[in-house]
Amino acid sequence: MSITLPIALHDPQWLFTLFQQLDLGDRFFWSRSVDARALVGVGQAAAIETTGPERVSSAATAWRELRRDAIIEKISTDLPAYTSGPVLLGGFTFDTLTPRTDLWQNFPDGLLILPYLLFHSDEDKAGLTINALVDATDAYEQRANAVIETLQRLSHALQSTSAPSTEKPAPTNEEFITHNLLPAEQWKNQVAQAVEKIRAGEFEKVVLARAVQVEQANPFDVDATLQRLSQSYPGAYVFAIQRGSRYFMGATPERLVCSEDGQIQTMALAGSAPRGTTAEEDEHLGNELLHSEKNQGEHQFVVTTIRDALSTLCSRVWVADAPHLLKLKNIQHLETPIMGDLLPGHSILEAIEDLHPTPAVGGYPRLPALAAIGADEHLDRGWYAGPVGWIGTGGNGEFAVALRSGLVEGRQATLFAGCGIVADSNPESEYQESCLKLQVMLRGLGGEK
Ligand SMILES: C=C(O[C@@H]1C=C(C(=O)O)C=C[C@H]1O)C(=O)O
Repeated sequence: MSITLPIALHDPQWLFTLFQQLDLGDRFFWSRSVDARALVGVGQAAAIETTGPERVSSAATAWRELRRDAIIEKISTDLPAYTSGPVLLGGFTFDTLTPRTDLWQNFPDGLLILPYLLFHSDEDKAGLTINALVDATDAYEQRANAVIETLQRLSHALQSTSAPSTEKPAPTNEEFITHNLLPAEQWKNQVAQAVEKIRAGEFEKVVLARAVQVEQANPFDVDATLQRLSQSYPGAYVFAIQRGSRYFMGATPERLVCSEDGQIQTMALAGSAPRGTTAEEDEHLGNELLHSEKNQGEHQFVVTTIRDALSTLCSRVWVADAPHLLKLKNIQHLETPIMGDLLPGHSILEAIEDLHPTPAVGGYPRLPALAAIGADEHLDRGWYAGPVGWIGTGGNGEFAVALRSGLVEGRQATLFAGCGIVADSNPESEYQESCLKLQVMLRGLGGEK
């Protein structure tokens, strides 16, 4: 049973903090400042957990079943269009080839949660959805009273606390102790070996990732981290998924797929260069990136693969003529927007199944590149570079690729970054590029003033 009520627009960060105080269970955060869309969930009315290579399609089947007998009420017509009604939030692992380690305990291959409460907003409307799994034996009056009590506590919390400052929290004065999970030289050797394999014709591109462990004296502040990320990366998807004492969180620039009324939007995002320190240097670096054969090459693998995947799902696919520059705070990328009209009966989960992993995070051709990642990377990627996002009714939803991200637990965090390796990649430059990508979470956590 799912009921959506209109609610005043509130800062999603604030709701995230209030939900912690209400003590209703694990929290979920999703927002992209530029399109003023946010989803903040807490607690669990139901969860779909899947395993193995069929983790996405099994989730799609389970979601169809869960929806079949649902009673869905919307107490107004003045509600956000795509996020009202039952919405599942969650994600999937990057792959199911690499053995999982303790690092990703409680993050199954596939997990979609129907939260107990979901605050959701677009530019000018907000809704609060209350979900509950109810069966014929339920003491419905008691259940209804529990919901009323929760809403009263939420309303009281909204009235009695003031909205947090919209200022970006200052960096912490904490000392970070950082440690490469694989020594830098070893990672660069791996890149050099991948280049050899590519030159020998084993595959054409592979994305190799690395991880850094960060520790400080006091627990990291997850709420302040989300606020820093949202303020520094307004175009990024800022997300957090809590599983007990752990949060998987980040600010990713990469949309995997957005589906609204049968229209899907995705992008090829691959090819990177640093930002310049002056406007001239920045323009120069951007122009170099746009005209770099190496970067255009690694970008084209992504465009071609996405176009081919969509051609079986869509009646029409539109690909921009050439990539443009996506300029982020400390890095710029090549981006090609891609859109399509989904064939009737297809949903966002089918699009994810076909698109993921794109060569932006896996490689090209897909299978030998994934085998090389499994054999050579020595890293449990878990949900890093996997799809994270939300799905609502009618096949609508949005998933991003979980990059610029990390797992945060108490005083420790494990941060991830990867780089596309092609025939003419240079191990030192790729290492430097991975450091730029790691900076997103390092600064988010309050480091690197
Ligand atoms: C793999 C990452 O980023 C991806 C790799 C890129 C590249 O190799 O140029 C650029 C953007 C992303 O598609 C990451 O941030 O960890």
